[in-house]
Amino acid sequence: MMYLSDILDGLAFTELQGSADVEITSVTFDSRKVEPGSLFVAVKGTLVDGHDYIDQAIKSGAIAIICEDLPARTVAEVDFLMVADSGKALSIVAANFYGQPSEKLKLVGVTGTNGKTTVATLLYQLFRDLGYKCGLLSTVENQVNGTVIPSTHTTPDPIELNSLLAEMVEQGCDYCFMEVSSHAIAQHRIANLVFSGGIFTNLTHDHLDYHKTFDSYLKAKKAFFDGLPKTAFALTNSDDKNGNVMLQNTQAHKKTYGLKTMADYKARILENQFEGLLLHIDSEEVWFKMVGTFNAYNLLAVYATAMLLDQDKAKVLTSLSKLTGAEGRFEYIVAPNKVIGIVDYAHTPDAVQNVLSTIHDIRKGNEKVITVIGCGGDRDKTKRPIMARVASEWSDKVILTADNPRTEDPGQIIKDMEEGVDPAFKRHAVSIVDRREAIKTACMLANPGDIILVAGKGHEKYQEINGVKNHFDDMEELEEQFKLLS
Ligand SMILES: CC(=O)N[C@H]1[C@@H](OP(=O)(O)OP(=O)(O)OC[C@H]2O[C@@H](n3ccc(=O)[nH]c3=O)[C@H](O)[C@@H]2O)O[C@H](CO)[C@@H](O)[C@@H]1O[C@H](C)C(=O)N[C@@H](C)C(=O)N[C@H](CCC(=O)O)C(=O)O
Ligand SMILES: Nc1ncnc2c1ncn2[C@@H]1O[C@H](COP(=O)(O)OP(=O)(O)OP(=O)(O)O)[C@@H](O)[C@H]1O
Ligand SMILES: N[C@H](CCC[C@H](N)C(=O)O)C(=O)O
Ligand SMILES: [Mg+2]
Repeated sequence: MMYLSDILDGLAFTELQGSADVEITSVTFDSRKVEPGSLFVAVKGTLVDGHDYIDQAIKSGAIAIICEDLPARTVAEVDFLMVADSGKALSIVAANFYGQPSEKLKLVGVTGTNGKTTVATLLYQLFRDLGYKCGLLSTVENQVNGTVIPSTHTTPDPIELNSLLAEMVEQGCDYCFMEVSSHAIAQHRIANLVFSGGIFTNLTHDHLDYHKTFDSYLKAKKAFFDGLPKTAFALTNSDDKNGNVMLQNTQAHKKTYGLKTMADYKARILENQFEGLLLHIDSEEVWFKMVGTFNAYNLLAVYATAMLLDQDKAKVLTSLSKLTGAEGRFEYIVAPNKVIGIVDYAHTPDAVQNVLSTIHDIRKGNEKVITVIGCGGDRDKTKRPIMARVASEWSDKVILTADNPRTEDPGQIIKDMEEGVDPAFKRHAVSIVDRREAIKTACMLANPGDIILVAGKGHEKYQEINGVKNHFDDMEELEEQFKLLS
Protein backbone atom coordinates (compact mmCIF):
# COMPACT_ATOMS: atom_id res chain seq x y z
CA MET A 1 0.00 0.00 0.00
CA MET A 2 1.44 3.37 -1.03
CA TYR A 3 0.37 6.75 0.36
CA LEU A 4 0.85 10.08 -1.39
CA SER A 5 3.06 11.23 1.51
CA ASP A 6 5.36 8.24 0.84
CA ILE A 7 6.25 9.39 -2.63
CA LEU A 8 6.89 13.09 -2.07
CA ASP A 9 10.43 12.69 -0.74
CA GLY A 10 12.72 15.24 -2.37
CA LEU A 11 9.88 17.16 -4.01
CA ALA A 12 9.54 20.92 -3.41
CA PHE A 13 5.83 21.71 -3.60
CA THR A 14 2.99 23.81 -2.23
CA GLU A 15 -0.04 21.82 -1.19
CA LEU A 16 -3.25 23.62 -1.90
CA GLN A 17 -5.98 21.36 -0.71
CA GLY A 18 -6.70 17.77 0.23
CA SER A 19 -4.54 15.49 2.32
CA ALA A 20 -1.27 13.73 1.60
CA ASP A 21 -2.62 10.72 3.47
CA VAL A 22 -4.52 9.34 0.51
CA GLU A 23 -3.67 5.98 -0.95
CA ILE A 24 -2.14 6.07 -4.45
CA THR A 25 -2.73 3.21 -6.86
CA SER A 26 -0.57 4.47 -9.72
CA VAL A 27 1.34 7.50 -11.02
CA THR A 28 0.76 8.73 -14.56
CA PHE A 29 1.28 11.79 -16.76
CA ASP A 30 -1.32 10.65 -19.31
CA SER A 31 -4.98 11.29 -18.50
CA ARG A 32 -5.90 8.32 -20.71
CA LYS A 33 -4.07 6.01 -18.31
CA VAL A 34 -5.65 7.36 -15.12
CA GLU A 35 -7.53 4.83 -12.98
CA PRO A 36 -9.29 5.26 -9.65
CA GLY A 37 -6.69 6.35 -7.09
CA SER A 38 -4.08 7.60 -9.59
CA LEU A 39 -1.75 10.52 -9.05
CA PHE A 40 -1.86 12.55 -12.28
CA VAL A 41 1.14 14.74 -13.13
CA ALA A 42 0.23 17.50 -15.59
CA VAL A 43 3.22 18.13 -17.88
CA LYS A 44 3.55 20.89 -20.47
CA GLY A 45 4.53 18.95 -23.60
CA THR A 46 5.73 19.78 -27.07
CA LEU A 47 2.34 19.19 -28.71
CA VAL A 48 -0.23 19.81 -25.97
CA ASP A 49 -0.38 20.90 -22.34
CA GLY A 50 -1.13 18.18 -19.80
CA HIS A 51 -2.83 20.84 -17.64
CA ASP A 52 -5.68 20.80 -20.17
CA TYR A 53 -6.37 17.18 -19.18
CA ILE A 54 -6.68 17.67 -15.41
CA ASP A 55 -10.49 17.61 -15.59
CA GLN A 56 -10.36 14.43 -17.65
CA ALA A 57 -7.98 12.86 -15.12
CA ILE A 58 -10.29 13.71 -12.22
CA LYS A 59 -13.29 12.27 -14.08
CA SER A 60 -11.34 9.04 -14.51
CA GLY A 61 -10.65 8.82 -10.77
CA ALA A 62 -7.42 10.74 -10.12
CA ILE A 63 -7.12 11.39 -6.40
CA ALA A 64 -4.18 13.81 -6.52
CA ILE A 65 -2.74 16.18 -9.11
CA ILE A 66 0.75 17.60 -9.48
CA CYS A 67 0.76 20.73 -11.64
CA GLU A 68 2.57 23.98 -12.35
CA ASP A 69 -0.58 26.09 -12.72
CA LEU A 70 -3.79 25.66 -10.78
CA PRO A 71 -6.75 24.92 -13.09
CA ALA A 72 -9.77 27.24 -13.09
CA ARG A 73 -11.89 24.57 -11.42
CA THR A 74 -10.63 22.40 -8.58
CA VAL A 75 -12.42 19.60 -6.77
CA ALA A 76 -12.47 19.59 -2.99
CA GLU A 77 -11.66 15.88 -2.53
CA VAL A 78 -8.67 16.01 -4.85
CA ASP A 79 -5.23 16.95 -3.56
CA PHE A 80 -3.47 19.62 -5.65
CA LEU A 81 0.32 19.99 -5.35
CA MET A 82 1.92 22.92 -7.12
CA VAL A 83 5.51 22.57 -8.35
CA ALA A 84 7.90 24.72 -10.41
CA ASP A 85 8.62 21.98 -12.98
CA SER A 86 6.21 19.07 -13.45
CA GLY A 87 8.66 17.14 -15.66
CA LYS A 88 11.20 17.05 -12.83
CA ALA A 89 8.46 16.32 -10.28
CA LEU A 90 7.33 13.35 -12.38
CA SER A 91 10.82 11.82 -12.22
CA ILE A 92 11.00 12.32 -8.46
CA VAL A 93 7.62 10.74 -7.67
CA ALA A 94 8.16 7.93 -10.20
CA ALA A 95 11.47 6.98 -8.56
CA ASN A 96 9.83 7.12 -5.10
CA PHE A 97 6.77 5.15 -6.23
CA TYR A 98 8.99 2.32 -7.50
CA GLY A 99 11.25 2.35 -4.40
CA GLN A 100 14.32 4.19 -5.81
CA PRO A 101 15.41 1.17 -7.88
CA SER A 102 18.45 2.97 -9.40
CA GLU A 103 20.07 2.96 -5.94
CA LYS A 104 19.74 -0.81 -5.72
CA LEU A 105 21.84 -1.75 -8.74
CA LYS A 106 24.79 -0.25 -10.63
CA LEU A 107 23.32 1.97 -13.31
CA VAL A 108 25.54 3.07 -16.19
CA GLY A 109 24.27 5.58 -18.77
CA VAL A 110 25.59 6.08 -22.30
CA THR A 111 25.05 9.35 -24.15
CA GLY A 112 26.24 10.88 -27.44
CA THR A 113 24.94 11.29 -30.99
CA ASN A 114 26.01 7.88 -32.30
CA GLY A 115 27.09 4.63 -30.67
CA LYS A 116 24.78 4.62 -27.61
CA THR A 117 22.92 1.43 -28.56
CA THR A 118 26.13 -0.30 -29.60
CA VAL A 119 28.00 0.55 -26.39
CA ALA A 120 25.05 -0.20 -24.06
CA THR A 121 24.33 -3.52 -25.82
CA LEU A 122 27.98 -4.60 -25.79
CA LEU A 123 28.17 -3.80 -22.06
CA TYR A 124 25.02 -5.80 -21.39
CA GLN A 125 26.29 -8.77 -23.42
CA LEU A 126 29.75 -8.54 -21.84
CA PHE A 127 28.57 -8.37 -18.22
CA ARG A 128 26.15 -11.24 -18.73
CA ASP A 129 28.98 -13.26 -20.22
CA LEU A 130 31.06 -12.39 -17.14
CA GLY A 131 28.33 -13.99 -15.03
CA TYR A 132 26.30 -11.00 -13.81
CA LYS A 133 22.56 -10.53 -13.93
CA CYS A 134 21.92 -7.42 -16.01
CA GLY A 135 19.33 -5.12 -17.51
CA LEU A 136 19.42 -3.14 -20.76
CA LEU A 137 17.42 -0.08 -21.83
CA SER A 138 18.00 0.66 -25.49
CA THR A 139 16.56 1.83 -28.81
CA VAL A 140 16.41 -1.75 -30.13
CA GLU A 141 14.89 -3.38 -27.06
CA ASN A 142 14.82 -3.44 -23.29
CA GLN A 143 15.95 -6.57 -21.49
CA VAL A 144 15.68 -7.81 -17.94
CA ASN A 145 18.32 -10.48 -17.67
CA GLY A 146 17.45 -12.16 -20.94
CA THR A 147 13.73 -11.36 -21.03
CA VAL A 148 12.98 -8.99 -23.89
CA ILE A 149 10.57 -6.11 -23.34
CA PRO A 150 9.89 -4.10 -26.51
CA SER A 151 11.10 -0.52 -26.41
CA THR A 152 9.31 2.50 -27.86
CA HIS A 153 11.95 5.11 -27.04
CA THR A 154 15.72 5.23 -26.73
CA THR A 155 15.16 6.30 -23.11
CA PRO A 156 11.73 5.46 -21.64
CA ASP A 157 9.53 7.97 -19.80
CA PRO A 158 10.13 8.20 -16.01
CA ILE A 159 7.31 5.80 -15.11
CA GLU A 160 8.34 3.03 -17.52
CA LEU A 161 11.99 3.67 -16.74
CA ASN A 162 11.61 3.27 -12.97
CA SER A 163 9.22 0.37 -13.37
CA LEU A 164 11.74 -1.46 -15.58
CA LEU A 165 14.54 -0.71 -13.12
CA ALA A 166 12.35 -2.03 -10.29
CA GLU A 167 11.78 -5.23 -12.29
CA MET A 168 15.56 -5.56 -12.74
CA VAL A 169 16.07 -5.15 -8.98
CA GLU A 170 13.31 -7.72 -8.36
CA GLN A 171 15.09 -10.17 -10.68
CA GLY A 172 18.36 -9.65 -8.79
CA CYS A 173 20.21 -7.67 -11.48
CA ASP A 174 23.63 -6.32 -10.49
CA TYR A 175 23.90 -3.86 -13.37
CA CYS A 176 21.75 -1.90 -15.78
CA PHE A 177 23.21 -0.36 -18.93
CA MET A 178 21.03 2.30 -20.48
CA GLU A 179 21.01 4.79 -23.33
CA VAL A 180 20.50 8.39 -22.30
CA SER A 181 19.04 10.42 -25.18
CA SER A 182 19.26 14.20 -25.34
CA HIS A 183 15.43 14.36 -25.35
CA ALA A 184 15.41 12.37 -22.12
CA ILE A 185 17.89 14.73 -20.46
CA ALA A 186 16.01 17.85 -21.59
CA GLN A 187 12.67 16.39 -20.46
CA HIS A 188 14.11 15.26 -17.09
CA ARG A 189 13.23 11.61 -17.78
CA ILE A 190 16.46 10.62 -15.98
CA ALA A 191 16.34 13.23 -13.21
CA ASN A 192 16.60 11.65 -9.78
CA LEU A 193 18.24 8.43 -10.99
CA VAL A 194 21.44 7.48 -9.22
CA PHE A 195 24.10 6.61 -11.78
CA SER A 196 27.31 4.67 -11.06
CA GLY A 197 28.81 5.90 -14.30
CA GLY A 198 28.27 7.93 -17.45
CA ILE A 199 29.85 7.40 -20.87
CA PHE A 200 30.13 9.91 -23.72
CA THR A 201 30.54 8.59 -27.26
CA ASN A 202 30.61 11.63 -29.58
CA LEU A 203 28.65 14.71 -30.59
CA THR A 204 27.74 15.52 -34.19
CA HIS A 205 24.72 16.87 -36.06
CA ASP A 206 21.27 15.50 -35.06
CA HIS A 207 17.98 16.50 -33.43
CA LEU A 208 18.23 20.22 -34.25
CA ASP A 209 14.43 20.21 -34.79
CA TYR A 210 14.13 19.69 -31.04
CA HIS A 211 17.16 21.46 -29.56
CA LYS A 212 17.22 24.28 -32.19
CA THR A 213 20.99 24.93 -31.96
CA PHE A 214 24.04 22.71 -31.71
CA ASP A 215 25.00 24.56 -28.54
CA SER A 216 21.77 23.72 -26.75
CA TYR A 217 22.09 20.10 -27.97
CA LEU A 218 25.59 20.07 -26.44
CA LYS A 219 24.33 21.61 -23.20
CA ALA A 220 21.62 18.95 -22.93
CA LYS A 221 24.23 16.19 -23.21
CA LYS A 222 26.56 17.95 -20.77
CA ALA A 223 23.76 18.26 -18.18
CA PHE A 224 23.89 14.46 -17.80
CA PHE A 225 27.54 14.63 -16.67
CA ASP A 226 26.92 17.75 -14.56
CA GLY A 227 24.35 15.73 -12.61
CA LEU A 228 26.49 12.64 -11.90
CA PRO A 229 27.31 12.03 -8.22
CA LYS A 230 30.85 12.09 -6.78
CA THR A 231 30.80 8.33 -6.46
CA ALA A 232 30.28 7.80 -10.20
CA PHE A 233 32.78 7.76 -13.05
CA ALA A 234 32.45 10.04 -16.08
CA LEU A 235 34.14 8.49 -19.09
CA THR A 236 34.62 10.58 -22.21
CA ASN A 237 36.00 10.24 -25.72
CA SER A 238 39.01 12.54 -25.73
CA ASP A 239 39.27 12.40 -29.55
CA ASP A 240 35.89 14.10 -29.89
CA LYS A 241 36.00 17.88 -30.14
CA ASN A 242 33.49 18.16 -27.29
CA GLY A 243 34.67 15.17 -25.27
CA ASN A 244 36.41 17.19 -22.58
CA VAL A 245 33.67 19.84 -22.50
CA MET A 246 31.31 17.16 -21.22
CA LEU A 247 33.41 16.73 -18.07
CA GLN A 248 34.07 20.41 -17.32
CA ASN A 249 31.61 20.68 -14.45
CA THR A 250 31.12 17.12 -13.29
CA GLN A 251 31.96 16.04 -9.78
CA ALA A 252 32.33 12.40 -10.87
CA HIS A 253 35.76 10.73 -11.42
CA LYS A 254 36.91 11.93 -14.83
CA LYS A 255 38.32 9.31 -17.19
CA THR A 256 39.13 9.41 -20.90
CA TYR A 257 39.52 7.02 -23.83
CA GLY A 258 40.88 7.68 -27.29
CA LEU A 259 42.66 6.36 -30.36
CA LYS A 260 44.51 9.56 -31.22
CA THR A 261 44.86 11.82 -28.19
CA MET A 262 46.33 11.32 -24.72
CA ALA A 263 43.84 9.28 -22.74
CA ASP A 264 43.54 7.01 -19.71
CA TYR A 265 42.44 4.14 -21.95
CA LYS A 266 44.13 3.90 -25.34
CA ALA A 267 43.88 1.65 -28.37
CA ARG A 268 45.41 1.51 -31.84
CA ILE A 269 43.92 -0.07 -34.94
CA LEU A 270 46.28 -2.66 -36.41
CA GLU A 271 43.87 -4.22 -38.94
CA ASN A 272 40.44 -3.07 -40.13
CA GLN A 273 38.74 -5.70 -42.29
CA PHE A 274 35.32 -7.07 -43.17
CA GLU A 275 36.02 -9.93 -40.80
CA GLY A 276 36.70 -7.55 -37.90
CA LEU A 277 39.21 -5.33 -36.12
CA LEU A 278 42.66 -6.14 -34.75
CA LEU A 279 43.30 -3.68 -31.93
CA HIS A 280 46.30 -2.97 -29.79
CA ILE A 281 44.38 -2.28 -26.62
CA ASP A 282 45.93 -1.63 -23.21
CA SER A 283 49.17 -3.44 -24.28
CA GLU A 284 47.36 -6.47 -25.75
CA GLU A 285 46.66 -7.42 -29.37
CA VAL A 286 43.10 -8.68 -29.79
CA TRP A 287 40.84 -9.53 -32.75
CA PHE A 288 37.24 -8.33 -32.47
CA LYS A 289 34.23 -9.22 -34.61
CA MET A 290 33.03 -5.62 -34.82
CA VAL A 291 33.86 -3.71 -38.01
CA GLY A 292 35.11 -0.15 -38.64
CA THR A 293 36.98 2.63 -36.86
CA PHE A 294 33.82 3.85 -35.10
CA ASN A 295 33.48 0.42 -33.53
CA ALA A 296 37.07 0.64 -32.28
CA TYR A 297 35.83 3.63 -30.26
CA ASN A 298 32.77 1.71 -29.07
CA LEU A 299 34.87 -1.30 -28.05
CA LEU A 300 37.37 0.91 -26.24
CA ALA A 301 34.57 2.69 -24.36
CA VAL A 302 33.19 -0.69 -23.27
CA TYR A 303 36.61 -1.98 -22.28
CA ALA A 304 37.34 1.17 -20.24
CA THR A 305 33.95 0.89 -18.51
CA ALA A 306 34.61 -2.72 -17.58
CA MET A 307 37.97 -1.69 -16.09
CA LEU A 308 36.31 1.14 -14.15
CA LEU A 309 33.86 -1.43 -12.83
CA ASP A 310 36.80 -3.53 -11.58
CA GLN A 311 36.50 -6.43 -13.99
CA ASP A 312 39.33 -8.80 -14.92
CA LYS A 313 41.21 -7.57 -18.00
CA ALA A 314 41.85 -10.97 -19.62
CA LYS A 315 38.29 -12.16 -19.11
CA VAL A 316 36.90 -8.88 -20.48
CA LEU A 317 39.02 -8.98 -23.64
CA THR A 318 38.27 -12.65 -24.28
CA SER A 319 34.55 -12.09 -23.92
CA LEU A 320 34.50 -8.82 -25.91
CA SER A 321 36.35 -10.44 -28.79
CA LYS A 322 33.37 -12.75 -29.38
CA LEU A 323 30.60 -10.15 -29.36
CA THR A 324 28.80 -8.72 -32.38
CA GLY A 325 26.82 -5.88 -30.78
CA ALA A 326 23.30 -4.73 -31.54
CA GLU A 327 20.95 -5.82 -34.30
CA GLY A 328 20.93 -3.70 -37.49
CA ARG A 329 24.35 -2.16 -36.95
CA PHE A 330 26.71 -3.10 -39.80
CA GLU A 331 24.93 -6.43 -40.32
CA TYR A 332 25.80 -8.06 -43.60
CA ILE A 333 24.82 -10.91 -45.90
CA VAL A 334 26.42 -12.26 -49.06
CA ALA A 335 24.36 -13.25 -52.13
CA PRO A 336 25.06 -16.43 -54.11
CA ASN A 337 26.72 -14.22 -56.77
CA LYS A 338 28.90 -12.58 -54.06
CA VAL A 339 27.09 -9.25 -53.92
CA ILE A 340 27.41 -8.00 -50.32
CA GLY A 341 24.44 -6.36 -48.57
CA ILE A 342 24.93 -4.28 -45.42
CA VAL A 343 22.11 -3.01 -43.20
CA ASP A 344 23.13 -0.16 -40.92
CA TYR A 345 21.23 2.26 -38.67
CA ALA A 346 23.24 5.28 -39.87
CA HIS A 347 20.72 8.15 -39.68
CA THR A 348 23.02 11.12 -39.10
CA PRO A 349 25.55 12.72 -41.47
CA ASP A 350 28.45 11.53 -39.31
CA ALA A 351 27.19 7.95 -39.12
CA VAL A 352 26.66 7.81 -42.91
CA GLN A 353 30.17 9.12 -43.46
CA ASN A 354 31.62 6.63 -40.96
CA VAL A 355 29.90 3.60 -42.36
CA LEU A 356 30.75 4.51 -45.96
CA SER A 357 34.39 5.33 -45.21
CA THR A 358 34.61 2.00 -43.37
CA ILE A 359 33.25 0.23 -46.45
CA HIS A 360 35.85 2.02 -48.59
CA ASP A 361 38.66 1.07 -46.20
CA ILE A 362 37.78 -2.59 -46.08
CA ARG A 363 36.63 -3.40 -49.60
CA LYS A 364 39.05 -5.73 -51.33
CA GLY A 365 39.36 -3.98 -54.70
CA ASN A 366 37.37 -1.57 -56.83
CA GLU A 367 33.96 -3.03 -56.13
CA LYS A 368 31.10 -0.54 -56.55
CA VAL A 369 29.31 0.84 -53.51
CA ILE A 370 25.55 1.35 -53.97
CA THR A 371 23.78 3.18 -51.14
CA VAL A 372 20.04 3.15 -50.46
CA ILE A 373 19.16 5.92 -48.05
CA GLY A 374 16.26 8.04 -46.78
CA CYS A 375 15.56 10.46 -43.93
CA GLY A 376 12.81 10.32 -41.32
CA GLY A 377 9.80 12.64 -41.42
CA ASP A 378 8.90 14.97 -38.49
CA ARG A 379 12.57 15.01 -37.50
CA ASP A 380 15.54 17.35 -38.08
CA LYS A 381 15.15 18.63 -41.67
CA THR A 382 18.58 20.25 -41.76
CA LYS A 383 20.36 16.91 -41.77
CA ARG A 384 18.59 15.74 -44.98
CA PRO A 385 20.71 17.52 -47.64
CA ILE A 386 23.90 16.75 -45.71
CA MET A 387 23.14 13.04 -45.45
CA ALA A 388 22.37 12.93 -49.19
CA ARG A 389 25.57 14.84 -50.01
CA VAL A 390 27.73 12.53 -47.94
CA ALA A 391 26.02 9.43 -49.36
CA SER A 392 26.43 10.60 -52.98
CA GLU A 393 30.06 11.60 -52.54
CA TRP A 394 31.03 8.33 -50.90
CA SER A 395 29.07 5.96 -53.20
CA ASP A 396 29.29 4.99 -56.85
CA LYS A 397 25.51 5.06 -56.96
CA VAL A 398 23.00 6.40 -54.45
CA ILE A 399 19.29 5.71 -54.40
CA LEU A 400 17.38 8.30 -52.36
CA THR A 401 14.23 6.80 -50.90
CA ALA A 402 11.73 6.96 -48.05
CA ASP A 403 12.67 6.17 -44.43
CA ASN A 404 9.82 6.69 -41.93
CA PRO A 405 7.86 9.53 -43.56
CA ARG A 406 5.60 9.82 -40.49
CA THR A 407 3.21 12.70 -41.28
CA GLU A 408 5.35 14.21 -44.07
CA ASP A 409 5.18 13.65 -47.83
CA PRO A 410 8.06 11.26 -48.63
CA GLY A 411 8.48 12.90 -52.05
CA GLN A 412 9.14 16.24 -50.34
CA ILE A 413 11.64 14.68 -47.92
CA ILE A 414 13.52 13.27 -50.92
CA LYS A 415 13.44 16.71 -52.58
CA ASP A 416 15.04 18.15 -49.40
CA MET A 417 17.71 15.47 -49.69
CA GLU A 418 18.30 16.12 -53.43
CA GLU A 419 19.15 19.75 -52.61
CA GLY A 420 22.34 18.54 -50.97
CA VAL A 421 23.66 16.46 -53.88
CA ASP A 422 26.54 18.33 -55.49
CA PRO A 423 26.03 18.77 -59.28
CA ALA A 424 29.26 16.83 -59.84
CA PHE A 425 27.62 13.82 -58.19
CA LYS A 426 24.08 14.24 -59.60
CA ARG A 427 24.63 11.47 -62.14
CA HIS A 428 25.29 9.05 -59.26
CA ALA A 429 21.90 9.72 -57.69
CA VAL A 430 18.39 8.51 -58.47
CA SER A 431 15.25 8.88 -56.38
CA ILE A 432 12.79 6.04 -55.88
CA VAL A 433 10.18 6.78 -53.21
CA ASP A 434 9.15 3.17 -52.56
CA ARG A 435 11.86 1.72 -50.29
CA ARG A 436 11.19 -1.86 -51.44
CA GLU A 437 11.64 -0.82 -55.09
CA ALA A 438 14.76 1.15 -54.15
CA ILE A 439 16.36 -1.92 -52.54
CA LYS A 440 15.30 -4.08 -55.50
CA THR A 441 16.86 -1.61 -57.96
CA ALA A 442 20.12 -1.56 -55.98
CA CYS A 443 20.23 -5.35 -56.19
CA MET A 444 19.60 -5.26 -59.95
CA LEU A 445 22.41 -2.74 -60.46
CA ALA A 446 24.95 -4.70 -58.43
CA ASN A 447 27.61 -6.90 -60.03
CA PRO A 448 29.37 -9.74 -58.20
CA GLY A 449 31.52 -8.33 -55.39
CA ASP A 450 29.67 -5.00 -55.27
CA ILE A 451 28.50 -3.70 -51.91
CA ILE A 452 24.96 -2.47 -51.22
CA LEU A 453 24.50 -0.33 -48.11
CA VAL A 454 20.91 0.05 -46.91
CA ALA A 455 21.12 2.86 -44.38
CA GLY A 456 18.88 4.48 -41.76
CA LYS A 457 16.49 1.84 -40.41
CA GLY A 458 18.79 -0.86 -39.03
CA HIS A 459 16.81 -3.08 -36.65
CA GLU A 460 13.44 -1.36 -37.31
CA LYS A 461 10.75 -3.79 -38.39
CA TYR A 462 8.34 -1.20 -39.67
CA GLN A 463 7.91 1.85 -41.84
CA GLU A 464 5.83 4.54 -40.15
CA ILE A 465 3.42 6.34 -42.48
CA ASN A 466 0.80 8.70 -41.04
CA GLY A 467 0.81 7.12 -37.61
CA VAL A 468 0.59 3.55 -38.97
CA LYS A 469 3.56 1.24 -38.63
CA ASN A 470 3.58 -1.13 -41.63
CA HIS A 471 5.83 -4.17 -41.47
CA PHE A 472 9.14 -3.44 -43.21
CA ASP A 473 12.56 -4.95 -42.60
CA ASP A 474 15.61 -3.90 -44.64
CA MET A 475 17.41 -7.20 -44.04
CA GLU A 476 14.35 -9.24 -45.02
CA GLU A 477 14.07 -7.20 -48.25
CA LEU A 478 17.73 -7.81 -49.08
CA GLU A 479 17.38 -11.53 -48.34
CA GLU A 480 14.38 -11.78 -50.70
CA GLN A 481 16.23 -10.01 -53.49
CA PHE A 482 19.48 -11.90 -52.89
CA LYS A 483 17.69 -15.23 -53.49
CA LEU A 484 17.26 -14.07 -57.08
CA LEU A 485 20.94 -13.19 -57.56
CA SER A 486 22.98 -16.13 -58.81
C1 LIG B 1 9.02 15.39 -28.74
C2 LIG B 1 9.11 14.40 -27.61
O1 LIG B 1 10.17 14.01 -27.23
N1 LIG B 1 7.94 14.00 -27.08
C3 LIG B 1 7.94 13.13 -25.93
C4 LIG B 1 7.26 13.80 -24.76
O2 LIG B 1 5.94 14.02 -25.13
P1 LIG B 1 5.31 15.44 -24.97
O3 LIG B 1 5.50 15.87 -23.56
O4 LIG B 1 5.83 16.32 -26.02
O5 LIG B 1 3.78 15.06 -25.19
P2 LIG B 1 2.52 15.88 -25.66
O6 LIG B 1 1.86 15.03 -26.66
O7 LIG B 1 2.84 17.30 -25.99
O8 LIG B 1 1.59 15.86 -24.33
C5 LIG B 1 1.87 16.65 -23.17
C6 LIG B 1 1.30 15.96 -21.98
O9 LIG B 1 -0.11 15.85 -22.09
C7 LIG B 1 -0.50 14.54 -21.76
N2 LIG B 1 -1.77 14.19 -22.41
C8 LIG B 1 -1.90 14.26 -23.76
C9 LIG B 1 -3.10 13.89 -24.35
C10 LIG B 1 -4.17 13.43 -23.56
O10 LIG B 1 -5.27 13.07 -24.01
N3 LIG B 1 -3.97 13.37 -22.22
C11 LIG B 1 -2.81 13.74 -21.62
O11 LIG B 1 -2.68 13.64 -20.40
C12 LIG B 1 0.66 13.66 -22.23
O12 LIG B 1 0.68 12.40 -21.61
C13 LIG B 1 1.85 14.54 -21.83
O13 LIG B 1 2.21 14.31 -20.50
O14 LIG B 1 7.27 12.97 -23.63
C14 LIG B 1 6.65 11.70 -23.82
C15 LIG B 1 6.86 10.91 -22.53
O15 LIG B 1 8.20 10.80 -22.19
C16 LIG B 1 7.27 10.94 -24.99
O16 LIG B 1 6.57 9.75 -25.25
C17 LIG B 1 7.25 11.81 -26.25
O17 LIG B 1 7.98 11.13 -27.24
C18 LIG B 1 7.50 11.23 -28.59
C19 LIG B 1 6.46 10.15 -28.86
C20 LIG B 1 8.70 11.06 -29.52
O18 LIG B 1 8.57 10.75 -30.70
N4 LIG B 1 9.90 11.26 -29.02
C21 LIG B 1 11.14 11.10 -29.75
C22 LIG B 1 11.50 12.32 -30.59
C23 LIG B 1 12.21 10.86 -28.70
O19 LIG B 1 12.00 11.08 -27.51
N5 LIG B 1 13.34 10.39 -29.12
C24 LIG B 1 14.43 10.21 -28.19
C25 LIG B 1 15.76 10.19 -28.85
C26 LIG B 1 15.97 9.28 -30.03
C27 LIG B 1 17.44 8.96 -30.23
O20 LIG B 1 18.24 9.80 -30.61
O21 LIG B 1 17.79 7.80 -30.02
C28 LIG B 1 14.17 8.94 -27.36
O22 LIG B 1 14.63 8.91 -26.20
O23 LIG B 1 13.55 8.00 -27.88
N1 LIG C 1 31.01 5.52 -32.06
C1 LIG C 1 30.42 5.85 -33.18
N2 LIG C 1 30.76 6.98 -33.85
C2 LIG C 1 30.14 7.35 -34.97
N3 LIG C 1 29.20 6.62 -35.59
C3 LIG C 1 28.82 5.47 -34.99
C4 LIG C 1 29.40 5.04 -33.76
N4 LIG C 1 28.81 3.88 -33.41
C5 LIG C 1 27.90 3.62 -34.34
N5 LIG C 1 27.90 4.55 -35.32
C6 LIG C 1 27.01 4.67 -36.49
O1 LIG C 1 25.78 5.14 -36.00
C7 LIG C 1 24.73 4.19 -36.23
C8 LIG C 1 23.84 4.12 -35.01
O2 LIG C 1 24.57 3.49 -33.97
P1 LIG C 1 23.87 3.23 -32.58
O3 LIG C 1 22.55 2.66 -32.82
O4 LIG C 1 24.81 2.50 -31.71
O5 LIG C 1 23.75 4.76 -32.11
P2 LIG C 1 22.71 5.45 -31.12
O6 LIG C 1 23.49 6.57 -30.49
O7 LIG C 1 22.13 4.46 -30.23
O8 LIG C 1 21.58 6.03 -32.07
P3 LIG C 1 20.11 6.60 -31.58
O9 LIG C 1 20.35 8.05 -31.32
O10 LIG C 1 19.20 6.40 -32.70
O11 LIG C 1 19.70 5.85 -30.37
C9 LIG C 1 25.44 2.89 -36.54
O12 LIG C 1 24.64 2.09 -37.36
C10 LIG C 1 26.71 3.36 -37.22
O13 LIG C 1 26.47 3.69 -38.56
N1 LIG D 1 16.34 7.62 -32.72
C1 LIG D 1 16.36 8.31 -33.98
C2 LIG D 1 15.96 7.31 -34.95
C3 LIG D 1 15.99 7.73 -36.41
C4 LIG D 1 15.74 6.56 -37.28
C5 LIG D 1 15.24 6.87 -38.64
N2 LIG D 1 14.86 5.62 -39.20
C6 LIG D 1 14.07 7.85 -38.59
O1 LIG D 1 12.96 7.37 -38.50
O2 LIG D 1 14.30 9.06 -38.68
C7 LIG D 1 15.43 9.51 -33.94
O3 LIG D 1 14.40 9.46 -33.28
O4 LIG D 1 15.77 10.51 -34.54
MG1 LIG E 1 20.17 4.15 -29.75
